[in-house]
Amino acid sequence: MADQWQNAMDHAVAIAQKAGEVVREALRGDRKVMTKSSSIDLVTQTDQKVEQLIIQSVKERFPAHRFIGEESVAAGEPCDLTDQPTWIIDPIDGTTNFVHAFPFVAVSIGFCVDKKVEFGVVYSCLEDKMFVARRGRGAFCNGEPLKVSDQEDIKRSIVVTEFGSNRDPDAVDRIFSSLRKIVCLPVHGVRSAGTAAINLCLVASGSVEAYYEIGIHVWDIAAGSLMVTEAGGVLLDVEGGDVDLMSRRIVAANNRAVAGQIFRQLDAFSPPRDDALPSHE
Ligand SMILES: O=P(O)(O)OC[C@@]1(O)O[C@H](CO)[C@@H](O)[C@@H]1O
Ligand SMILES: [Mg+2]
Ligand SMILES: [Mg+2]
Repeated sequence: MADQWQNAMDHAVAIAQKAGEVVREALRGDRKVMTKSSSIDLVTQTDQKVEQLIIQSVKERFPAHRFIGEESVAAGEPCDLTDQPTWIIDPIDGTTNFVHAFPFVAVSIGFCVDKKVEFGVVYSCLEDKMFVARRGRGAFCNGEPLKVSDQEDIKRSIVVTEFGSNRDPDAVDRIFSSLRKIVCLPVHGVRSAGTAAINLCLVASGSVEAYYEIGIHVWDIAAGSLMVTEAGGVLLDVEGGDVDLMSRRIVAANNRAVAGQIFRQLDAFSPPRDDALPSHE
């Protein structure tokens, strides 16, 4: 059966590749660093340039489609996901890594219809790895099919998480309390790539068993979340219920056995939702 979103997905892959060239070119020069919600929430002119490159290219081909872009929201655009075809864009996921030339920098493009992710594209620019997933048709990296790990014991697993950019004392205490409980299970290891999109692709690739974080945004996880489920993994909320892409909370795992051993250790809290008014953190 013809796939009505194939043209859009092909465009997403092509523009992610082009955006990756812009990112690599920018890495060869100086990067003008600015801040958003705090001194450690960084943004550069390259983030803004890449987001505009993606959005303008989509508008030319799909004028009725809508957008949720990280830097557009930061500039005051609404973060409202409707049933309309919507491109959810993180032009550079891992801006801090980009500023420091730490080699995990991704262009993340998710595409939703009726609030369901229909395809996801995550381009790891410095590794030159193009991760793609189409709902119901699998997930791939540079054309090779992805499959999650078959490990069921958390004590034989690697868990990925991030410290985020929220330095509110209560949030930091909860983040470290959760981390301590996970580390002391014990697990084989804890890792951080510094980008949710690549963390999710690591779960989909079977390189790690799970990733959890509280504080991410919908643009960080929309594309990568489909990578995980199409590779056979599961997505949960940090308190065990269904994942809600606008809640800023996620547990992504290879299976429910591992996911269950994770969320029971977490000291959960609820940041302001992405679709909450008036401001976005
Ligand atoms: O602002 P960016 O670079 O688009 O994304 C922020 C981010 O890299 O920071 C978190 C690490 O704390 C990740 O989960 C998330 O993807
Ligand atoms: Mg991001
Ligand atoms: Mg970003």
